[in-house]
Amino acid sequence: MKQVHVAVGVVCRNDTFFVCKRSVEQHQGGKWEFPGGKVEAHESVEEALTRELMEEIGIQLSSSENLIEIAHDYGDKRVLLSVLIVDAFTGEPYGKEGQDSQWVDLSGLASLDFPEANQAIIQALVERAQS
Ligand SMILES: Nc1nc2c([nH]c(=O)n2[C@@H]2O[C@H](COP(=O)(O)OP(=O)(O)OP(=O)(O)O)[C@@H](O)[C@H]2O)c(=O)[nH]1
Ligand SMILES: [Mg+2]
Repeated sequence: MKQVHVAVGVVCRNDTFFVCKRSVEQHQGGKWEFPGGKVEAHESVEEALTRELMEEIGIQLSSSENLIEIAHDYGDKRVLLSVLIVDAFTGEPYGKEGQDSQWVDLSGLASLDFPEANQAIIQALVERAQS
């Protein structure tokens, strides 16, 4: 099975994180996610994320840093998540595609239903907060 490369953005402000709900028709539908999407052939990860953040939540990325890369096999799909922290952006994020969204702190993140691969993202955020 081919691996899908995905750019994922952890948009943060004042120790809170912007998350969206995946629509029920999507892979891992109904779960929460960090906004993002597939990296197209001609794109870098940051270019893909810049495009996806504008499409999905209406913000312009100003700067990002790498957090973690996670390879995960869902059985029906294999993904490589390149996860970037986005701590500078312009505009106010909202669910531009009509999706539910919210700002949550780290303890709030831990109580939301995310796709399995996201456990490693939350773990990385916990470690980052402790360092
Ligand atoms: N955006 C996003 N995708 C995630 C996360 N965690 C995770 O396992 N994925 C998986 O990454 C894959 C690709 O993401 P996506 O569905 O957002 O891709 P996309 O925006 O290009 O949209 P599309 O599915 O409409 O083509 C999905 O299989 C999804 O289940 C996450 O936190 N955010
Ligand atoms: Mg997406």
